Amino acid sequence: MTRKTFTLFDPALVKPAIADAFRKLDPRVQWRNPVMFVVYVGSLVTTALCAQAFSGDGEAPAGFILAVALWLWFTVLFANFAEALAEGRSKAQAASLRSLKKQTWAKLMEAPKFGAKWHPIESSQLKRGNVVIVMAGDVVPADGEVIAGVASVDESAITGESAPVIRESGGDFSAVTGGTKVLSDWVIVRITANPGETFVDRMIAMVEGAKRQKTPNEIALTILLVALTIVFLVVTVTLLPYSLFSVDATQSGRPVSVTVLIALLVCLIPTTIAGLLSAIGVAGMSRMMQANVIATSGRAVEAAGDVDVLLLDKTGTITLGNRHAAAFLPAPGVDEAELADAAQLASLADETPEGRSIVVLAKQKFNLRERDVGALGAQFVHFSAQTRMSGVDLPLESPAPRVVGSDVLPVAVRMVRKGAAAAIRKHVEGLGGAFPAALDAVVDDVSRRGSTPLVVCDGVKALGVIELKDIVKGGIKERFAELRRMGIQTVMVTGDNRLTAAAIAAEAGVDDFLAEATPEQKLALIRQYQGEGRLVAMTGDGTNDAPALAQADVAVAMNSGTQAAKEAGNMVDLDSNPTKLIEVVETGKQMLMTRGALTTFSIANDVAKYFAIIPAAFVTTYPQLAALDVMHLGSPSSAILSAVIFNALVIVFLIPLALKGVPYRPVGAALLLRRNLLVYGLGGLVVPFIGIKAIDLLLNLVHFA
Ligand SMILES: Nc1ncnc2c1ncn2[C@@H]1O[C@H](COP(=O)(O)OP(=O)(O)OP(=O)(O)O)[C@@H](O)[C@H]1O
Ligand SMILES: [K+]
Ligand SMILES: [Mg+2]
Repeated sequence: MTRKTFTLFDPALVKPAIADAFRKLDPRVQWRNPVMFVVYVGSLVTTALCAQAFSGDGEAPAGFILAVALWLWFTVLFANFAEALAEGRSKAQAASLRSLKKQTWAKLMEAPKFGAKWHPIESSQLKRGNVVIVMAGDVVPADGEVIAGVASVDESAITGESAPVIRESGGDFSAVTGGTKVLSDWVIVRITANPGETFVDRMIAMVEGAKRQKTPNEIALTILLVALTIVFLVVTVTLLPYSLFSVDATQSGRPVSVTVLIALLVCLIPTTIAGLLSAIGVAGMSRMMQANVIATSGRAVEAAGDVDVLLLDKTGTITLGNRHAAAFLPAPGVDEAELADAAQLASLADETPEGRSIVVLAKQKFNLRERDVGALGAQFVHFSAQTRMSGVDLPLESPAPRVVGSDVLPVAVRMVRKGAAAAIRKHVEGLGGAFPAALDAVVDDVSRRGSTPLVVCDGVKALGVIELKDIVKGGIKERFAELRRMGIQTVMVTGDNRLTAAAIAAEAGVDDFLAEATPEQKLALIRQYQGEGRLVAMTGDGTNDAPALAQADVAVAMNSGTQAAKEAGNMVDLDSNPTKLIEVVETGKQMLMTRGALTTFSIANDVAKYFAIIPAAFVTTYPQLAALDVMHLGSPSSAILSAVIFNALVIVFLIPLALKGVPYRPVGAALLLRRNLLVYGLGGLVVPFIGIKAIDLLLNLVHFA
């Protein structure tokens, strides 16, 4: 995506954010943030008191009340501004997505096959289930699944990656996204999303986050902040009658004013974190997007920060995934050409990349031409993750009896199959045949190389092995090591056999693996980890990964993967890079840490302010308190005003931190926590003393100038 990058306070973002900050003064908006709502009400009350003072009947000097009222309004506006700025950043990102939603013409087909007639239709009229043909130069009109053909597609509009990708029917590379462009050849696409419900629509809705839901952690934190606010509210409210009473009783001093009490309350309640909380969440999702990951919920981003197990599928995630036939390895006594012939037969109708590559290899090596499978009267048996086989049933030219033990059964068809060794063994033995021991050695050899062996059988006879080669993605080992340093365990789950899985696991450097896993077992493994109280992340691309993706706490679907996988996930990685999870986790952790750090800072700050302003605020009532006035502020009113100003400005100063996040390094949770407590806790205690003193000096300087 040609994404514009913005500096933190880019004028293009700041100007609309200022306008938004005023728009957010709407009480219905303010009400959503209870702590800031208290400040909002305080602003209204002091404004009324100020008006009263100017009409000559004030509880305190009008200028003082005016200053307090103004700075309370600023406090509210600054918090609004922080949120608006974060939202503006993601709106800008959404705008670049919107450019993908150009209206185009689609070629709607009358029948889902090549050669059928088509007529033009506006892309916005396409419905789920429609079938379109997309030719070289055409823009894919909507999200869909390729049902026939192969084409190179320019997906740079969504991924920012300029190299074209191959999209083809069958395997895990069959999903196409509306707005991308077919560069060569053609594909027939079944539309999988109604207008307004496409991937890009979902991304835009998510990124714009108009109805951004609070995450469970945010709700928990808000409850804590509200509780603190209520405590301080009670404390300050009871101070008023108390102060009145003591003035009455001692006949000395002056009762504290409502303005001062409101100022005190606002300084004591955790306005800093309350004002920045939403900005921190929005910024987290924005940073995900900068890493080219679209999160479909704030909750997923949050969970990413706490993940401790990562499950990855092998093919297409750890390996490049264009698994292709590299060799025919016949069983002893079988001719290689015979094996190739059967392998080709079993693959003619196999639409997966593996199946197609077998047909290609048979042609290259033995010049085996594709046969007219229709004329053969063949019945296709498609690959499934459960059977782990595919092939054809052919009518027998000269029906021969089938021998099972001592029974002789009639056989109506010739079954040609290819598939995982264990599956073919079961199949052959089920038919009464025997799996040659010599073939086991070949299977193991191939597996140890990290290749996938597909055994081919014709009836009861196992003919040999097709070696499917795949390549482990570059640099993946280092990235897994990094995940380990972050305290995350990596587990590879694959439908492939144990030996292949072990070889690839060793090459990729994962901590553990599960082989011969069915989709149900992948799901069960996630549930088991979750049962142990662990937070599980999963990356996958295949339809058979979808159930597991739906169950995982953080589910990153590869953008190159199938529609089913993308719908089941709660994040989509536009770059289809499994090690992206490192960034995803870092971003999540960074967001959690930022929230923690600012909460610590905010509460420490409030404690410090308590000691800074209580003596000043009540010195009129209790002159003895002057002894506690360690800060020697200019006057009681300048002390209170300084505290209010500091309280407002601190929000502005912390906006960069809230948006950029505190820096994250993979050093272990305990150390990080300790460091953050020290920096933000101690900092939070000290900074107000310096800040308030400085503002007070400045105020008095201006005042007496
Ligand atoms: N087209 C095919 N025809 C026959 N058998 C196949 C075909 N594709 C795969 N197999 C066999 O089925 C097994 C499981 O399939 P597959 O590798 O796609 O599983 P998976 O669970 O998606 O694992 P992965 O993590 O590797 O993607 C393969 O190891 C292979 O032995
Ligand atoms: K405060
Ligand atoms: Mg797979």
